[in-house]
Amino acid sequence: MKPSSRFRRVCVFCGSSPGNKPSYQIAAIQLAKQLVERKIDLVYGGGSIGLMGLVSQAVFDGGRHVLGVIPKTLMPREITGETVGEVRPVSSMHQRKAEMARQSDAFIALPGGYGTLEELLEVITWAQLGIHDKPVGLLNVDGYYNSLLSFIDKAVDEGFIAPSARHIIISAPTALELMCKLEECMPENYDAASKLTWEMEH
Ligand SMILES: CC(C)=CCNc1ncnc2c1ncn2[C@@H]1O[C@H](COP(=O)(O)O)[C@@H](O)[C@H]1O
Repeated sequence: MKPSSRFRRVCVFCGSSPGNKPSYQIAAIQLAKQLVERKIDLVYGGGSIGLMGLVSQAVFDGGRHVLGVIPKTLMPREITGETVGEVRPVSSMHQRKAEMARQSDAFIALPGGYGTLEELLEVITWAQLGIHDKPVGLLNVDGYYNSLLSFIDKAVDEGFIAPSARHIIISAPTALELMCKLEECMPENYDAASKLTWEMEH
């Protein structure tokens, strides 16, 4: 029996597409299993398409609560499919991100495209500014994110990202390793002087 997690709810960012390799879909299911085993509820972007659908269905089937935060414009079922669990409609993409972040104790990005990258980079930026101190995990399935991690190293080398902020992202190749790392990681405020709030993001 695993000790219960220090996280109650984790927000997962991931592709609205399934990706071309089965390993991406397998990783999405494995992450969902980790959340279920650790009794962690899911917050995500709503909908049933791509990896988003796989994660949410598997967490829901495992008996955990699923909260989909979805802008009203994306709500028609033909756009994002049927959403499992609780659906929270919001008025804009900006509000969605703030709400997903507010509701969660940690963030995890699976492979995905522009939407996933944007969500990931925003929560990293917010961590850097001290808006939150929640851990940010990257599930680097089959090295999918290697080039992003090298780019971040380059940005540190070139003086655009502080070396201390290099470690905001906690990455691992499997869901199990990632969850272990996140459970251990102590949150750190990257700018303790900064007392910005979610409300600024509206
Ligand atoms: C019309 C159309 C293309 C609809 C796509 N339908 C979507 N439904 C729900 N959330 C989404 C959608 N597209 C992007 N997102 C958000 O952006 C991320 C996925 O974008 P992407 O596939 O990586 O880039 C998700 O974490 C989700 O929060």
